[in-house]
Amino acid sequence: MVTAKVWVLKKHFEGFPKPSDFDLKKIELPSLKDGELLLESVFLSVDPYMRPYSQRDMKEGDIMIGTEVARIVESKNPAFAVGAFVVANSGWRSHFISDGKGLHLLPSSWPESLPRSLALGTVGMPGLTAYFGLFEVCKMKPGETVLVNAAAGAVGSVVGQLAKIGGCKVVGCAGSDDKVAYLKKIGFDEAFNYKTVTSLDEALRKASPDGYDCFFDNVGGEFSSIAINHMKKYGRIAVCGAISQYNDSVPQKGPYVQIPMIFKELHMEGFIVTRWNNRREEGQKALLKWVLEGKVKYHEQVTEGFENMPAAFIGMLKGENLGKAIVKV
Ligand SMILES: NC(=O)C1=CN([C@@H]2O[C@H](COP(=O)(O)OP(=O)(O)OC[C@H]3O[C@@H](n4cnc5c(N)ncnc54)[C@H](OP(=O)(O)O)[C@@H]3O)[C@@H](O)[C@H]2O)C=CC1
Ligand SMILES: CCCCCCC/C=C/C=O
Repeated sequence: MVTAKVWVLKKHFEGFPKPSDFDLKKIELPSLKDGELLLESVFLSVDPYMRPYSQRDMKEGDIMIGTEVARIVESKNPAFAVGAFVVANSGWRSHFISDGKGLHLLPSSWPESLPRSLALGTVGMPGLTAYFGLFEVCKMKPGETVLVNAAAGAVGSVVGQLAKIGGCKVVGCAGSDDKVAYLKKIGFDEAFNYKTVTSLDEALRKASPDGYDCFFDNVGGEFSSIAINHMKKYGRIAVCGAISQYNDSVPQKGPYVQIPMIFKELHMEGFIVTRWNNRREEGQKALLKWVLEGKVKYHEQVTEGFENMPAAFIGMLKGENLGKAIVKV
């Protein structure tokens, strides 16, 4: 008999999530039936989407949604061998039973030099978000200028590096001087700390006096209202996330987008990465290749211990992560 630890949403978040909104519980797992496998989580992901999705899709008492890299410890399913690793969407659980549906096996050829946690970050969902958002939504072209915010995070850091691979000038902003130094280290042409600049408007103009062809927006809110005025004519805005609004109890008010969209003839498109689930393999192959070639660098903010899942999640929302926020069991 295996006892699984799980984190439950005890109370719907009001404003910023707090530790008392979560509960750690234990569940006795039954023995396996034919076709099933027992898995233990090795790395778990904490992501911004958990904040708005919990509000929309979860009820109090539900196990927190989320993705993990897990090792198969027992198998009564011939398609899954003991010792193999998978990416699963099984939520915040230390152990779980699966019938194999929806599991993505990590290739047995996963390079020794790379941590398997990258399957939750640079070569996982966040990396794919950068890949499809830039190539399919922004449709960036060589020689263009790309702006990305939350640039030192899981998605943003890949966006900037892919834009450089694609022959663009890249401007990024982040919330600390250390993050800005990191952006310069990984090849961003211009980077600034949006929390300390005296004027965001001036910082955006200084970084690219001619404006921006593409804006990969992870933040929304006030930042985006200012940035939209710096778009070039026919610019494209990929609305990826709105983390500055996820914890609002009262919705923020404008300025509104219509006037700059009309006069600059902008294209603004929201997207969710799962739109390209049928091209997941293509994206992961490309990202893995660039990582192995050293063209895409990665950093992970690893929190040790399953019991620290809420702390890692809250810390990520506060901006404590450089690169992908990961919990190592
Ligand atoms: N559409 C889609 O399919 C997907 C969308 N997303 C979205 O992409 C965005 C980035 O996700 P991800 O890379 O995983 O997360 P990150 O690794 O970037 O972590 C979140 C970061 O957001 C920044 N942040 C937090 N609050 C604010 C704020 N009020 N204003 C500006 N920045 C803030 C912090 O960095 P800093 O120190 O710079 O403030 C923090 O580190 C999110 O909005 C997320 O919802 C992610 C995956 C898929
Ligand atoms: C269970 C994994 C689903 C990932 C979908 C992420 C979409 C993110 C949207 C905003 O953050």
